[in-house]
Amino acid sequence: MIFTRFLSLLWRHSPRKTALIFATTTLAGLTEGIGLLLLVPLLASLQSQSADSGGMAARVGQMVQQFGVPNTTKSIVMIFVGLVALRAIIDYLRSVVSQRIQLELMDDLRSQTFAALLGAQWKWLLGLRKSDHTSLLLNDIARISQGLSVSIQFLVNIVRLAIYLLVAAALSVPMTAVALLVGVIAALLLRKQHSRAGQLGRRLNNAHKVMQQIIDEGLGGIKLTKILGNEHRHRQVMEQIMQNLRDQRLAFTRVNARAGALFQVIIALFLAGFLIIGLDYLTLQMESLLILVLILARAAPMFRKLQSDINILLHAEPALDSLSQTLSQADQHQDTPDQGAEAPLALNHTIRLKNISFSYGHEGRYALRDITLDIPANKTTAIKGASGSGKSTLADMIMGLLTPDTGEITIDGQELTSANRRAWRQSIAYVPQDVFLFHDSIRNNLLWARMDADDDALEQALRKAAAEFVFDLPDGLDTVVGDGGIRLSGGERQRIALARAMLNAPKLLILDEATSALDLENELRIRDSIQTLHGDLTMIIIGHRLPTLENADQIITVDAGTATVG
Ligand SMILES: Nc1ncnc2c1ncn2[C@@H]1O[C@H](COP(=O)(O)OP(=O)(O)OP(=O)(O)O)[C@@H](O)[C@H]1O
Repeated sequence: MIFTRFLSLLWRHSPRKTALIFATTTLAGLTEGIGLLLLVPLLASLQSQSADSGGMAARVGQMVQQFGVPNTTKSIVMIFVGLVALRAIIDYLRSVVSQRIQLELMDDLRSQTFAALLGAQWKWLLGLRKSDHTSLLLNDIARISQGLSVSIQFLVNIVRLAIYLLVAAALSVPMTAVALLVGVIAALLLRKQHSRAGQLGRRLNNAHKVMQQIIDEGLGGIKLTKILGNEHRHRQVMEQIMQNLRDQRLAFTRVNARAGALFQVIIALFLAGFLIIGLDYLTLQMESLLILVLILARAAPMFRKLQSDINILLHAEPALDSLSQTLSQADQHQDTPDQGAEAPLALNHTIRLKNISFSYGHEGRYALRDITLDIPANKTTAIKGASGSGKSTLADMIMGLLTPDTGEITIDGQELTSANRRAWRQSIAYVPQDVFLFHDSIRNNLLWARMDADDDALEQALRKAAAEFVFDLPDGLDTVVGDGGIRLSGGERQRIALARAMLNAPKLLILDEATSALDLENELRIRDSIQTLHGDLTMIIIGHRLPTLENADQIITVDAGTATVG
């Protein structure tokens, strides 16, 4: 059953709270059932009928007396009111507990997915579309949450229906059997609608992903869009996607509403038939018949609700599939497990690459092939080569972000394995060509590398990175850099990123085309400041341009995935 899939999520998250929901649901159902039964003698007494000893009213009256309560209208009314109040309290408790567990579970799923993605291997992450995961984290998990809420409601309604059935059976077994039969037939008739709801759910999943992608790409490439004057095209695509989403949602509403309309007619016909059979053929007592009709009138919309809840659950199920699929794939591609506070790996002698080959997964296409080289510690190594030759892949390999298909990397003779890869990364600072800055102040962007750095340390790092321009900004370190650092020039962004890298006192500093956006003057200043670090740490500088390379102790030339030292 589909709703058990959602409930088992709740159970795994908190068995205690799920059990509490189940207990309160059953209790609320029981109080309602007893309340309904109490109506029988109440109605009988209101009709001034003497409850004959064989009638239901008398039996319920005797039950009440067994509990030491006088069988009078007044006391039955009091119990009835008490039961309603008790049920209200139980319902309140259940609502709070189920809302709490839903919110907790949603947060848990989000952080679990987020952590799984953050902890996944770089190679696997490279093959993913970011917008799919944004859509999963935002839309799909919201739909799963709706599924959870509906499945709790589903459970509540099933328990209530079961108790209604018991009360109805106590009043008349044949009438209950007829009602059950009609229920089964109605459920069979509505089955086709369920498979349609499942299909629509899957389509909605895809429509959400496409919408997220269009938004991400449209806003990410907004500058190019403006230059090309393509705003209308993006708007059109967005409108088409929204139309598609609207159609999917309307189609789902239509499926549900059609079933609802059909159901109402069936129930009206059934109620009429029920009354006639009860009165003319089974000669039921009026009070029993009234309660039966009351139960039926309550059960029918609840039964209908169960059907539409199944539709909603089937509609939400693809989101659950998508989540489990991502989680299991991310699990299979988990990076080195976080071992807590690990000491950074020492680097005093050599980083050695021995017969390293690596492919991004394309058959026979090697990004690196049979590379053997040494990178001496506390020296500067330059890596040069044509675009696409494999320089960045080599840097990712040295940082332990990519794992070689064959060959091994050793740090001071110690092989880089999944056990020490994370510790190794702690010793490294990396400045890429496209630096990443948060939409935050320069201070916070720097502190991201070392939380405990004081203003003196920040200032020193900025000076080392030739980023003194920060001191001339009106807000200085508190200047907010804008989305991705958009309020700074490309060169300023790179210098902030370099300062951030310096702040962490790395053992290995990798600059991947990190000075490419700088003018010659600033590039020379950075080269000079890097020069002052010479001997204190190991540096790998990837680049094409002379100034950054000319002071290197060794130059590695990469060509179509092979490397020569010279
Ligand atoms: N994520 C990826 N998936 C598949 N192939 C990739 C991926 N990244 C790089 N490649 C391929 O691997 C090869 C080496 O790429 P790499 O980025 O290492 O080159 P590079 O020398 O750093 O280039 P550039 O100087 O242009 O940055 C190229 O053929 C490239 O197409």
